[in-house]
Amino acid sequence: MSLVPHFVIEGPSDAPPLLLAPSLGTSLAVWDGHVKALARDHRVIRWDLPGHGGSAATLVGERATVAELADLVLALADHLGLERFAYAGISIGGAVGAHLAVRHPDRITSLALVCSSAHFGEPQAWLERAARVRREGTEFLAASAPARWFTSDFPGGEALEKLISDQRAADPVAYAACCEALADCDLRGELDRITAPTLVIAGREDTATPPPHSRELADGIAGAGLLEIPGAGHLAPVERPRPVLDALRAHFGAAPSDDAERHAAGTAMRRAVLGDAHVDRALAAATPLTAGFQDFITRYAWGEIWTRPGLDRRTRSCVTLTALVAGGHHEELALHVRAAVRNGLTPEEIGEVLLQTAVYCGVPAANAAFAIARRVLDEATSDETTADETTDHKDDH
Ligand SMILES: O=C(O)CC1=CCC(=O)O1
Repeated sequence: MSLVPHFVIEGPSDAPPLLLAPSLGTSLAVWDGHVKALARDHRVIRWDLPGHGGSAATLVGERATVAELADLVLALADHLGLERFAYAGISIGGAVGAHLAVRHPDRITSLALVCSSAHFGEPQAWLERAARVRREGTEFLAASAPARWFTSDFPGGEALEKLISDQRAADPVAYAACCEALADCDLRGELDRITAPTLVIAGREDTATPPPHSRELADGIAGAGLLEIPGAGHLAPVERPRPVLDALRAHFGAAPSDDAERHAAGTAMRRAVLGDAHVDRALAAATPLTAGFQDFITRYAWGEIWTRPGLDRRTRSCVTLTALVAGGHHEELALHVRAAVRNGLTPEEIGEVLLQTAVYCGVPAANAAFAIARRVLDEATSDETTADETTDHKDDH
């Protein structure tokens, strides 16, 4: 009997791996609308929850935990020889990713939590659903599925029929075990252990994991970006595929194919790394003299280089800090110390990078860099938002 979940692989075999996880009651087909575009730059591995899609129900026992589901993902990664991988998951699939990023930070290069939560509300509702599914099977869930998954504007049709048929086909015992995993899930006290660059995506009209759940994730994970998608319910990737895809491609690194795509991807990456306040300020301050330069750095630095999948954002921050110390670019260094924090580097790790620059860039250069980093990190500790707003920036990038 297979000990790994059912999976499907798409994309070049030498591209960086990206695992995509579904939500409760859905199969890996929930990512059908995204996989082709994501597989242009990634080796995309979609997997099914136990008893869902093509996965055996026996992968879990009568009760499951998010930790056990995470172990299945690690078993799959080991089976495929993946030491490290990027991960995006919807709802329970996201919680599994958050658990992995907390407990196995060395395995996760980058994380996206889509319509997910650190704590899926009062356990009672999940335990009641589990008990009813065990008694009656999954059929009764069909009636409530549209309202649980989508806004009232979602046209339904074939996409909804396929989702409901996957839910109907789910093994009741495994479905119930996943409900119990949701009942027990509480990662709220551990989010600060996540170091992987993280993007949180919320459906503004999601009733299953409403936007405050996403805000809690984003507030708890250092440097996490948060995107709230209007006109989307719980299955935002199905209801509003385009903005979800653009955000995932920008977050995980994708090579845009033309200037317009490069600009869009660059803007999203620049906002994720430097923060909305900084980017809004830089764009508002653009003049006819500087507008061309703003466009250039957005497309080139952010749209072509920072978006490349070959290095994660933490590593790119280490390289950038070092280069700025070497060049003595102190205003940009302050900006990129803040960016490094957004990208998941701890103050201790930033200190390690600067210590290393003392060897290769010289002690005086590192001395100045430590003074700048200390000021920026102190400001961030006392009031992150105020520090971001009040620090003097030029037309930097
Ligand atoms: O089925 C639902 O109610 C929606 C949902 C909650 C957790 C999950 O994975 O899906």
